[in-house]
Amino acid sequence: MTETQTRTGCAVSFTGAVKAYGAVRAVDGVDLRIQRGETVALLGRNGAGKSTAISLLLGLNAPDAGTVELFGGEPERAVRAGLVGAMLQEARAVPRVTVRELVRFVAGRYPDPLPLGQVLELAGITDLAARRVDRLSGGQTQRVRFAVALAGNPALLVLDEPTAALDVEARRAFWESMRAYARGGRTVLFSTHYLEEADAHADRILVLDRGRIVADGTSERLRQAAGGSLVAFDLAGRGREGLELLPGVRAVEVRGDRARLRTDDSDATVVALAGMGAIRNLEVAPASLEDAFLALTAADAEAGGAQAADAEAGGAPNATEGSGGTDETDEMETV
Ligand SMILES: Nc1ncnc2c1ncn2[C@@H]1O[C@H](COP(=O)(O)OP(=O)(O)OP(=O)(O)O)[C@@H](O)[C@H]1O
Repeated sequence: MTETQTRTGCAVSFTGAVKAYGAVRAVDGVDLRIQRGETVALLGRNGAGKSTAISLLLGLNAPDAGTVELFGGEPERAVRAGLVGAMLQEARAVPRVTVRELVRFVAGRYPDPLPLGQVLELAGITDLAARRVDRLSGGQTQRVRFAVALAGNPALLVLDEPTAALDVEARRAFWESMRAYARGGRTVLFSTHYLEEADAHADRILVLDRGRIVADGTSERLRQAAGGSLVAFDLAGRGREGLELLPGVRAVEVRGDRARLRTDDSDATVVALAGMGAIRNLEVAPASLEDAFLALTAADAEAGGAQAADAEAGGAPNATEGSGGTDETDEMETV
């Protein structure tokens, strides 16, 4: 435990953490601090390194380089002390035991567990308590895994894609419970592919791409990093030439006859478009978190996506240092 971490009360701390599988650097030099009480979403495309980062955090894997600490010490120590509850992607069905037996067993291994009834209620599985855990549907199994993560009343809850397989109602109930749990001052880290979940339920969003954190901030900050607004209009036969040079414009995308401009100053962009008479079916909308995500995690590795993302994220507080070099307009054109 370092003095700094003791003082700052970090729940999670990665310092230059690296984990490689052969040639793949699944986690590639991650520096990260999560303070106690934060609810943090981890976003990234398939294979970005989210599960690997979570496995390092839980001490299931050791980093090849750098350090990973929980509550200022080794992850294993925090896990043994009952400070951590986790819901991982791979479900290991325990044959023959009931939901109640499983949750009670897990709770019994923690020093200060939640009452069984409360856990079952929070996870929405009170009516499944007598059912065998190896005979549940995918969504029911997912809720049991949430109950298992909660049972010990952990200070840190780690949830890897917690709402995968949940229907709309179960998903809403899950987030209500998660938020109620987080309100008690607990730290929550969850990974998700649902951007709206990160937007709605996290204080802070981390975007991971090719093992690196390419953005770190609130969803507003990520949106700003991607360009504040989108201005769309019909080209009505005119070319796209010169649109990149309009005031505020950071990127141009043309699909068919419709142009979409990502702009930092939509007023100035619209005034300039009006001066050109290019206002047919004009729409102005704030950039969505999805726009930001796509910009931050360029789909085409050949386009130098991580570097482009870094460069772009450089405008956002807490975004990682970029190595730059890729023209963002080019990147948008490939979308
Ligand atoms: N046990 C392993 N052996 C070899 N390569 C692995 C292993 N686990 C992960 N990888 C590779 O490491 C990279 C990161 O994988 P990881 O599962 O951490 O990504 P992820 O962001 O969780 O993806 P997803 O959203 O698809 O779950 C991928 O390229 C993956 O193929």
